[in-house]
Amino acid sequence: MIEVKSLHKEYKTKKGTITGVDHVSVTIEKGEIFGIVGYSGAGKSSLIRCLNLLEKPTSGEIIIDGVDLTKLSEKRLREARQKIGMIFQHFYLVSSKTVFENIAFALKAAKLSKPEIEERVLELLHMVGLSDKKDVYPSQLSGGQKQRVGIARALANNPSVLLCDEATSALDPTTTKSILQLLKKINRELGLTIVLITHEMEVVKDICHRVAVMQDGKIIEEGPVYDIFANPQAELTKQFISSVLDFEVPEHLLTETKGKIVKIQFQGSVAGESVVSDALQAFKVKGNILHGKIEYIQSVPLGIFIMELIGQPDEVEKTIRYLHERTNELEVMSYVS
Ligand SMILES: Nc1ncnc2c1ncn2[C@@H]1O[C@H](COP(=O)(O)OP(=O)(O)OP(=O)(O)O)[C@@H](O)[C@H]1O
Repeated sequence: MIEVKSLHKEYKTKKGTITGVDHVSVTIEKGEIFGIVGYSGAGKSSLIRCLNLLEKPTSGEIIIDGVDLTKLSEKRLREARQKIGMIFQHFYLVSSKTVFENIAFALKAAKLSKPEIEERVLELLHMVGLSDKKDVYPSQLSGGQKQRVGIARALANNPSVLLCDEATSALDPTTTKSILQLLKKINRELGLTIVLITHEMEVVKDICHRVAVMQDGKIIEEGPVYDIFANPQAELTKQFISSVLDFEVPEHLLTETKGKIVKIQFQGSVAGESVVSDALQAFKVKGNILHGKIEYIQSVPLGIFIMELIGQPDEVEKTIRYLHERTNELEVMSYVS
């Protein structure tokens, strides 16, 4: 478990003091994938780099499995860092070393014998799907393959925590998906706690269990990913969600419609029920779907439909009441009489 208590990070510059992280407190459970999302300058990098003391916090505590890293001597901190792996947007592989040597290098400090190092590197290469690339140099690898080497290197010393600093931001969408799948597999098979920072809500949707939204150095909203998608509170969180769940209805549709427009949300198993067709059969109304989508957030459906209801006002009202009772959220968007 990672407990961050009132973490504060300031940078002293010629132009004055800049706050990177502003008294953030957050708890990350063992074995979960925790995402931190925010725009550029929100403080994500400062926060994640403080977690392994790559950046020294100005004040606050970083407690990993009961040990406050900020209180450790340099020697003890070096030992503790072995249990915290990290991967980066730009991979940082050593270009003059082969894939094998890049990973083996991380094991040197652990004082393993040569055969032990060989065995461990081959095991790691197998895990990340690069067994056939052991003797090639980083320049001969694609971005996705370089990140796989980065992951193997980060896992070399069997860490309990993996920090991912915009690990997929330099990759194309297909490669991003494959790296996220690999991180998911590692999390599942090794029980590793993963903390990742990203500016893409799509990444959060694909693999995170919980997410925190950062703005101006602070966490402004935090919760299970599904709940945040289904019921975002802060304006910024809504903006991030809309990048994945875009439900803008063209203005002319809203003004040209004849009936009442409702936006309905279905969560979980409700998304699979025939609520809309039941409603249309039960009442004398016609339903015209203007927009609709079911998004799967780690296999759990979240459905949103925007629908025009046309009929006598009392029948439309009854339909709305019925839909309200059987769905998770209903909002009347407009009424053109
Ligand atoms: N080494 C530094 N010296 C001075 N200011 C810094 C330093 N690192 C970060 N900052 C400042 O701290 C604030 C938070 O930056 P940080 O890089 O943590 O945000 P971020 O959310 O990771 O953004 P990005 O995605 O662009 O890296 C910004 O105002 C930034 O300018």
